[in-house]
Amino acid sequence: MQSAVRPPLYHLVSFRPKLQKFSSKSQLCALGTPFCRLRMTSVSGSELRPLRAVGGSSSSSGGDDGFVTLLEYVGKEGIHVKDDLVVLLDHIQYACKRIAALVASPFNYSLGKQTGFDSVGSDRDAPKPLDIVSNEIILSSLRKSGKVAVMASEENDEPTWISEDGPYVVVTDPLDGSRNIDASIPTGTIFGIYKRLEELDNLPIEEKAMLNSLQSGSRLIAAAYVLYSSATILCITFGSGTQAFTLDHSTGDFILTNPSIQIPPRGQIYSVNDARYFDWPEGLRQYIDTVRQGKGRYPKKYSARYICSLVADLHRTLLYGGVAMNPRDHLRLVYEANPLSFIVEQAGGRGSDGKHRILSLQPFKLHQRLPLFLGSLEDMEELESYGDIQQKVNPGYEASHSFRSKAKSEFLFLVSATVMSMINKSIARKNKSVMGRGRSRSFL
Ligand SMILES: O=P(O)(O)OC[C@H]1O[C@](O)(COP(=O)(O)O)[C@@H](O)[C@@H]1O
Repeated sequence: MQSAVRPPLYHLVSFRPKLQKFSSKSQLCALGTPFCRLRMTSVSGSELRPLRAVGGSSSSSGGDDGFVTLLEYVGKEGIHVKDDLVVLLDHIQYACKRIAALVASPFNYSLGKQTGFDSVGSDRDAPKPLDIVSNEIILSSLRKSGKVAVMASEENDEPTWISEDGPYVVVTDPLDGSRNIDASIPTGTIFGIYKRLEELDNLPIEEKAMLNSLQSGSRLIAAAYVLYSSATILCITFGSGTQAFTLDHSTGDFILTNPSIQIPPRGQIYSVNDARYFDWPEGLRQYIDTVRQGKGRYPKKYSARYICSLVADLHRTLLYGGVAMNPRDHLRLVYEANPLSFIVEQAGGRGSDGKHRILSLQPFKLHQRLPLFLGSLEDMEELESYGDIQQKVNPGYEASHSFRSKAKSEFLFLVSATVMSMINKSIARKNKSVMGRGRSRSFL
């Protein structure tokens, strides 16, 4: 843990409800939206009272009953991060709202399935058009923010240099779990934010882009994931606790719903692809056999849960406790393991490769893979005490970045351009109709 967890923000933020600009119930109802109906429950006389913030698995709200948006949380009356970082976060949340709309859109149903080449062998890990489109959405938002020097993404072989004077470096997996997309199973976006290393400014672009992207996880200044599920959840840390915000689709605001998340020290759930049981080392097999029989240090029978979508499996683990793991060399250190470990540690848990703390590792290449174990402190300690838990063999699942050959990238780029143009048209349509209803900006 880097520093003490701050008190819930309700105590810090004096909240001014945005709806106060509407002077009467009738003005509100004129909008005719579910948003109106929802908020009407908190209307008293001519005064609108903000809805009460909801405590998740975390500390209770106590005093003030205002609700807090992400931007209020990071702003002057909240934890007050630097203005540059607030601008960057605003662009990141905007990108994620677009991705949330994209993964839920009926227009991408068939596109979710395409990879453009035979899906055999390692190509099961091949990017899909939605991965590429999500990547483009994020890149475009980061460019527009004016705050980013370099973006390193799962979808690009090399980091993308954006601007000489951008103060930040962003590492990202734009759409994790996209192999689930055609079945509408949850997906997620992962971000890590570092400061640009000014001491590298005089190096050639490729070198400084790579070195800035290979910073150790211990230098992260913020990390977040966004879960696209029945709710869209943005879970974030700035090194002083972990907070989750839930997207209010009617206003486009991320609302603080889980302040100061504390992962339970023990869970009763292990999350792993156990079809690989026979490829696991002895230690891991013993651990799983032990806890599922209720013979571990915590004398309860553990249950298995595995969505096969890292962000979703981690989100459940943060809230309910237990361990989420992928013991084979599959997940990536720079833009998956590091940001997620930072978030878990800030919630009081642990992130490990089975031998070392993730945040203590120095990345040596951008798409470096490793075994990953994230979870409750006591469960993690027990698991690691079995010693031999990293899966060394990976038969039938060998993967590399070689599938991102030029021809495949060009094919995907073409498909992405088509999807982007469909989305832009749809956004333009939506903006037109929203503006026609008197609102200034759609979050789509
Ligand atoms: O095939 P496995 O080992 O179960 O791996 C599943 C994991 O791979 C992922 O899909 C990530 O893989 P990609 O980054 O290639 O999409 C995770 O979301 C999931 O946890």
